[in-house]
Amino acid sequence: MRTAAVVGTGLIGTSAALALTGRGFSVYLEDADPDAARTAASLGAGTTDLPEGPVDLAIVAVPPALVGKVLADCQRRGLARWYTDVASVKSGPRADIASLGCDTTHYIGGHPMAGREVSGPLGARADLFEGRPWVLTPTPDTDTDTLNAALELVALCGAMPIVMDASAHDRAVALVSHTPQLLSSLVAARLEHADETAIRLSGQGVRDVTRIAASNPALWVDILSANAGVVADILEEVAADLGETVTALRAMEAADETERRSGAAGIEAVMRRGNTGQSRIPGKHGAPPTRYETVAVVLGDQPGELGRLFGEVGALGVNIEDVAIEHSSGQQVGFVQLSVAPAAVRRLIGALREQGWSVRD
Ligand SMILES: NC(=O)C1=CN([C@@H]2O[C@H](COP(=O)(O)OP(=O)(O)OC[C@H]3O[C@@H](n4cnc5c(N)ncnc54)[C@H](O)[C@@H]3O)[C@@H](O)[C@H]2O)C=CC1
Ligand SMILES: O=C(O)C(=O)Cc1ccc(O)cc1
Repeated sequence: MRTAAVVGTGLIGTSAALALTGRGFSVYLEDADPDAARTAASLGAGTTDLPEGPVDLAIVAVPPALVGKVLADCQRRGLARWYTDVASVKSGPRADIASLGCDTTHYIGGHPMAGREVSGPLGARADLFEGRPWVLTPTPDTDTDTLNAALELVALCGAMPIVMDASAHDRAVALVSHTPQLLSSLVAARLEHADETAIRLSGQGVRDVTRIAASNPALWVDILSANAGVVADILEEVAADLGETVTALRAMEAADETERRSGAAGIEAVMRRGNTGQSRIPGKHGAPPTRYETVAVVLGDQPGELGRLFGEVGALGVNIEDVAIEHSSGQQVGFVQLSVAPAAVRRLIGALREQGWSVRD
């Protein structure tokens, strides 16, 4: 494959296009909003000039409810030899594709399990999909060359292909993507009318839990309407857990000590179940979860400090696995939390302190 088309040059379409142009592909960019296609082109994601003949692979990267219609239109125009999409749900688009009479031998459903809470081409990143799962949902109709083209796309984006049935995919994402999205939004919604003094105390925990609450509501209405029943089933289970948690908290305030103990046991059980669930989430590149330790460095809020810190950590031969930056409100300092392998922690703290950095215990 050498040529591709991306139809829908928002966050996901433009990220895929950037990954492909980075690998020497010619990519044709198209969007219902010409500004979005022009912006993607200006970022180096490809060109808005129509290709002379069919491209190898067309990636349909529009909201789920539009995938069928856009695919039908692309196939009618003979835009590509093979087609895929990136929608977050798979059964609904598949039903639309069948009812519109699309060619299903040259189309394969796809879903990169990576995204961001921002929309549009300006949020796109060439490395967005690196090390992430990318689900492909072939059917008995799917031609082998179509599957191979999609596998090549996944490899070019640095992602890991996972072949699944569309309905199994939709059940899985209800649990690992759609329910977390709603719970994040619900936690953030509690802040809507909260006191400014309370909001100012926000630390990393609330930021982690609410990051995806900044997502695009219209897109999520579209995603959830195609998976509403499964997500509602999971939320009913969460609601039962919430009910038990409230009962346990009330018991912790009781006059009777036995009741207080039973409340504390209930809360401890919730925390332990959470520990177990969280520890099952795979680490980078699908490797078993690795426990990293955090080294917190106090940083002056001035240009170049972060680069200097990273440079010194690199010179010590320590790999930074993840990084979080927390700004201290009202102060000209920030805390940089470096996640590193546990074996490197003592040496790193010692060396950074020797070089004059303030490292929190
Ligand atoms: N946002 C995320 O984190 C993820 C989104 N997805 C899926 O990727 C798809 C695109 O989502 P985003 O890139 O986030 O949305 P986006 O809103 O950034 O981009 C969607 C683009 O589609 C264009 N569009 C709408 N109707 C069109 C049409 N008829 N023809 C051509 N273009 C049209 C819009 O103008 C917009 O530029 C969705 O199906 C979504 O479910 C998949 C993984 C992650
Ligand atoms: O922002 C994140 O971390 C996400 O995981 C976003 C995301 C949103 C929708 C998807 O279909 C897949 C991934």
